[in-house]
Amino acid sequence: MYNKDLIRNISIIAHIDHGKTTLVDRILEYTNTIEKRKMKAQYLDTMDIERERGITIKATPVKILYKAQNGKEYEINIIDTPGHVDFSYEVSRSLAACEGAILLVDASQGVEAQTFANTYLALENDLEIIPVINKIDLPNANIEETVSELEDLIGFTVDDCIYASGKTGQGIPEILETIISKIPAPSGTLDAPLKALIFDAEYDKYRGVVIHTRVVDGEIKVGDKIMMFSTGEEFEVTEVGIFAPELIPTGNLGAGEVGYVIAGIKNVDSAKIGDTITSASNPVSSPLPGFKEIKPMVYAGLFPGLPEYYDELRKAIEKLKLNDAALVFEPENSPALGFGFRVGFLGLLHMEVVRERLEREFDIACILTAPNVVYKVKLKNGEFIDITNPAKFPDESQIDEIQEPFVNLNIITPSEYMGNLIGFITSEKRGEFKEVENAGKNRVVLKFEAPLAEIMFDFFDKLKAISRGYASMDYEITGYRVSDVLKVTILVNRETVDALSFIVHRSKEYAVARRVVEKLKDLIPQHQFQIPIQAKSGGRIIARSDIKALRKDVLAKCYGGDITRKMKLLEKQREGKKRMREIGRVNIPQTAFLALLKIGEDEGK
Ligand SMILES: Nc1nc2c(ncn2[C@@H]2O[C@H](COP(=O)(O)OP(=O)(O)OP(=O)(O)O)[C@@H](O)[C@H]2O)c(=O)[nH]1
Repeated sequence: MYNKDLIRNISIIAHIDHGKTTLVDRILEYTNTIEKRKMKAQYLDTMDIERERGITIKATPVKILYKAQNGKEYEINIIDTPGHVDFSYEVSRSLAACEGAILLVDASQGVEAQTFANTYLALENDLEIIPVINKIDLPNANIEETVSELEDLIGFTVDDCIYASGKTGQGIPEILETIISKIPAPSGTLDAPLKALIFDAEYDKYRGVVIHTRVVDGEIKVGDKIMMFSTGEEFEVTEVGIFAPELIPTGNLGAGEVGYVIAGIKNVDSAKIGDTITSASNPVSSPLPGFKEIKPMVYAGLFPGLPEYYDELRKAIEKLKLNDAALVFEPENSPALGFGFRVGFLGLLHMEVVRERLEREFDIACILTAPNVVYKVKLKNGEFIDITNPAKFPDESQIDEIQEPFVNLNIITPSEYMGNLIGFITSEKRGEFKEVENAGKNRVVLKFEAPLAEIMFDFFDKLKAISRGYASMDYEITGYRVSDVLKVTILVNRETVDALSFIVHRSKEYAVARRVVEKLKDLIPQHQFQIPIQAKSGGRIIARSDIKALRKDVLAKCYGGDITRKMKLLEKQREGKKRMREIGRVNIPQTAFLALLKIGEDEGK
């Protein structure tokens, strides 16, 4: 029976790997939401890639029924959130669907950057927060220090915290009771016109788009005509239900409830995350706050391994797009690589996931070029253009001013690494140090402003290397600033390879160009002839390396006539070719197109 007072909507927020998924698993078990025999580890991580890498990208909500000590049965909706900075808008919309959050902190790691960032997102959304110190079963758990960090940074005290282990199940009953007592029931009224938040949407082959929603006011029923506030598009509801966690139809959802809606929607673009669903016949006058159009932050070129696979790649990426509104693409024609796409991503993890899905789910070998941020260029004729592709960078003579995106960057680290980290970020990464805050006895939060391009490439690994793995980072994009960047072109065997060109700050022009040509020398195999690799900027060659000629061919190794061995070698070569592109007689492997991303890989190790 619908009773708003018996509903609790919560999120679990945590830094990556602090045990969110495991804890939810224990809660599902404890409340018998999922029969034990069906329980596989990490029930809520549904994508294969997520299970393998142990990271949650796309969250699945779940409704549990919990009989509390006061004898009443409560409906608790748990909305899991992605734990990566690429998806912080999705996290904020999931939080907006809740009244409370469990803040999970691994007692062996302490407070880390996403703990901090997500707590602030929760506070911005006015959520009641329950701090839970997790993994207390671990021998190296440092409960006292973790609490003192929470105290310094967020203001919680020892008495606020629950001590738990997702491994042993310790603390689960207390967490559930605290959810009931501390987190308020949803407000909102059943009689008001429909106002529901879209906090996620997925595409189902058979049913079309399945919207994940939180009803704020009113009610949504099968047969209702609904309208999307941002676009005015109208749809008729064909199914409404809850997450158990599989979809169970219920016919309606009332104010305060969390569930799904199916309405013959063909495209996730029509169900934008953060948008408000209202009634087509009796719409609300203003939407729920916080809606933003998702904008890709990085772009890269995507090309088929062989030109004849273009159509296959197009179909695959169109299919991926059905389930991923954040993915944008348009056809691109590169003189070097032929027909492909310019693809926009939320960040590098998002890019990696798309590439892996293309390869695994669609079995397509593709070539991805080095990603770049979006630059804004003001031309001398007064026009502003967005540059998403270095190949389209205007000639310097036409440029009045260039702007690049900046971020506020927070790093949490043991204090002993503070000096080296500040040195690295201010001298090598064009960052500006703003302030430092204490976090517990041994740690600090360092705050910087820095260009997004600098922290996206060759940053995370260095940060980890400098801090022996202990520092963690988080950032938010704050806007654009004028910047002195320029384009560097790469020539392989004296031919311009547009897909290898990149944009760089003038202060780093020579250093980066030198490292890229050196890296390309390592990544491009030797050929029968010598191959010069040159970097060019402002009409001059600024760096050069040479790949020496090779005289042997692959079959030379097979003296004797073992034909199967020969066949195998040839086959291997053919396989390898899929991920190579022949440009001006030179075979360039996929890895070379990502040389810019890899230039830091050999250092700092
Ligand atoms: N000893 C111990 N290990 C735990 C506990 N909870 C989780 N782990 C382990 O910690 C690792 C990360 O746990 P997950 O539940 O995947 O963490 P998560 O926060 O969901 O990670 P993301 O999905 O990447 O954000 C796994 O190897 C778990 O087995 C715990 O209470 N005690």
